[in-house]
Amino acid sequence: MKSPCSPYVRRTPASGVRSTSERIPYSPTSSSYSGSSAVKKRDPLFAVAKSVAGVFGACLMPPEPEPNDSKAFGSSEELKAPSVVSNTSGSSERRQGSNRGIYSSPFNSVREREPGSVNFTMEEIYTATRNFSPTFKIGQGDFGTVYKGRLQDGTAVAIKRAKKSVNDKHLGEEFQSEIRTLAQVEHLHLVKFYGYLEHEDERIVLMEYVPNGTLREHLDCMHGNVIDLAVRVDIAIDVAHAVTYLHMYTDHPIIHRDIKSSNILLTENFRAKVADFGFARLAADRDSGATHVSTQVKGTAGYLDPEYMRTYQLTEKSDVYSFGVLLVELMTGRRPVEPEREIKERLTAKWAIKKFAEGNAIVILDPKLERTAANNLALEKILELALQCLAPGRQSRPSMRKCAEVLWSIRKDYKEQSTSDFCYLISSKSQGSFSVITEE
Ligand SMILES: Nc1ncnc2c1ncn2[C@@H]1O[C@H](COP(=O)(O)OP(=O)(O)OP(=O)(O)O)[C@@H](O)[C@H]1O
Repeated sequence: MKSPCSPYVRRTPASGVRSTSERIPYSPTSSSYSGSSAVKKRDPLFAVAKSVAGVFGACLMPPEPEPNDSKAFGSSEELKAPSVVSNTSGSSERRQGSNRGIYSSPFNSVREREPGSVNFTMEEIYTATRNFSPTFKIGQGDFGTVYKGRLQDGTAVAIKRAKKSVNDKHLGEEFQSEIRTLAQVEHLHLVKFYGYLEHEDERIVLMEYVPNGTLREHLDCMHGNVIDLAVRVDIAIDVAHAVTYLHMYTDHPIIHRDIKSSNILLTENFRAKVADFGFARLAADRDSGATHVSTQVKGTAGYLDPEYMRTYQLTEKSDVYSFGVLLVELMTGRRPVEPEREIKERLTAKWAIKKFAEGNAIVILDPKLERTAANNLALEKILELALQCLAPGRQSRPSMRKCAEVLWSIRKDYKEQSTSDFCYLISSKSQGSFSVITEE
């Protein structure tokens, strides 16, 4: 059920939302500015330390029962598995193995380990989820059910238990493919993959737990607060960086194929983490001269690149198109398709772009957002970018890296404009023109 949106989630340290200083400028040459991971990965010492640390396992502990937890947490999921661990043994051997329970390592925390390197057993999963108790369930997707658990070191994890039908050949292949993809990626704004386990007919994926719901839930005010425009721009930048990383900085470019607001999980500080690699696949091998991959159409209605739908040709630009839809969603607060609206407003992107072209962009701004000069200006610029992303032909769309750069500059201008708006308000107030200052 929706709760009324009232207080704004602002990008101010006082409100607990990330501060400007927390953000790291985008540098196209740093493969993901994911600070820690990409940079550290190049450090041989760090690499050795990480691989040593990677063999240390960790036991799973059930979290304190958190009634009402289930719905309080985000939606969407992610997986990935570097080493697809197939554990068919009973697990007691692994539990007591010498590589377990070594908590003095500086890399002891699962968060410090190589993606996918956490070894775990089915018994530990049963313990962590109290035999998959509904109390620990946090979500349900096409592939299975997601539970919250806790490692012995205290790290909260999301545990995805594949449906038994995933053992069917087709679904099983998709599941495996997702895990293989996830095994290759590591970025601050991608949900981190911890490990994978097959045991008899169970398939379990262990991943970073992201505690603050999905972007879609926040746009719907299901968590009570309105996320203000500055935070929305930051979220867009986070997503753009994550997807740029997938397109440009992995060993082989990866196309996510399902960029959408319900696959963007949010941290407590409203940082975005892109999740759900169920449809991800490798992009064409440019070195061999290929320009696209031909594949069946997958994705979510409303976000799907029309050219890909028509030609079955998939490229990175299909993600750019979906990102354009996401930008419109961020500005309007609406879903990409709203069937209950009058016909001309049903396709949100089409409606928004029409209004923008008519010079009337302001009417599409999420009514929950303030109509300040800074917001209006940012809206115009973001719609301009969205329009480019939504170009019918992929050649005309910008790269995801370009989107990130443009958003970064929009964010900078927004900050400056907000400051001058604020100064104007203060000075007007001192002259008695305004009675309300909205800063919390
Ligand atoms: N890493 C995570 N941290 C916190 N919650 C998660 C995590 N992964 C998934 N969830 C929750 O579980 C729900 C189901 O996730 P899942 O990815 O399985 O399904 P989906 O994305 O909704 O659907 P589908 O995979 O079928 O497209 C999510 O909507 C989210 O609420």
